[in-house]
Amino acid sequence: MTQLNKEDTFLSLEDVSISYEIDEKKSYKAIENVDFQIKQFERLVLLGPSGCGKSSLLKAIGGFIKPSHGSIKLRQKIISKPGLDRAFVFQEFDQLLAWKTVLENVLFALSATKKIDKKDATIKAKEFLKKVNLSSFKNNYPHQLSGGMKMRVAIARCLAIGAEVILMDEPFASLDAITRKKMQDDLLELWKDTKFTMLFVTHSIDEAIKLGSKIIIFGTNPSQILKQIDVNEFTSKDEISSIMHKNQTEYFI
Ligand SMILES: Nc1ncnc2c1ncn2[C@@H]1O[C@H](COP(=O)(O)OP(=O)(O)OP(=O)(O)O)[C@@H](O)[C@H]1O
Repeated sequence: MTQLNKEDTFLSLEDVSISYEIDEKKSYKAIENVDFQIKQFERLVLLGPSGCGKSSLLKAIGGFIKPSHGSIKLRQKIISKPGLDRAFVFQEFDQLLAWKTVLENVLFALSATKKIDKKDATIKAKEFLKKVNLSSFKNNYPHQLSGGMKMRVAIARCLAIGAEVILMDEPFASLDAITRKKMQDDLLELWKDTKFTMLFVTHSIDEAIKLGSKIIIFGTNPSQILKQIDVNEFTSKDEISSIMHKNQTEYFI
């Protein structure tokens, strides 16, 4: 993958390592020397086997954990804590409040920012629900929505409060194959409609090729980048699979 120039770089990781303290003397390195940059509105997929540190990296980009080495920058500014410009969307979109309607869910997030009065918040919430094609469902409760609709509300809520980066940690992992495919299609549609920078973690090569404009393949032992791929019509499952299997084999011999 080519190095981006400064003006094009939206999110950058420079020599990032993440360690967890096991006890006073021992620590465990979950991620080692990770470097990459992406442009705004990229759909970046982090792909790799269990335990390679994908979630740790997402949490560090979210500002929930600090890298033990290196820096993470958004718009050239170092990320040191969570912020409204980055938002997590969780599995099955369970973060929606079951006792609030679609509109109230978006309003609740907006009022929590304490940056907007009620009248403007209502205008903004309706505007974002329109963007995600849910205006006619604004008075429905989450249990009255399909999975794809819940995802749309969850993402509308993030975008309404000013999130520019949507962080998704295996959001479709627990779904059956048919529902998963539908949710992937919905997510791509939603991205086309609203445009946001997406960081998506998965174990699935098929999902990575379908959703990503870029894929970063992680290996284990040590957990670092094996390859960065710009996805195009020639990107093949076999190529990615062989990179991942080679690393696993090397790990086990
Ligand atoms: N809070 C923690 N304290 C100690 N070790 C941790 C902590 N969180 C994660 N780890 C370890 O760091 C490594 C990377 O974990 P992480 O969850 O980031 O991997 P992952 O690639 O997302 O895995 P999975 O695909 O199974 O979710 C694992 O070995 C894990 O056990």
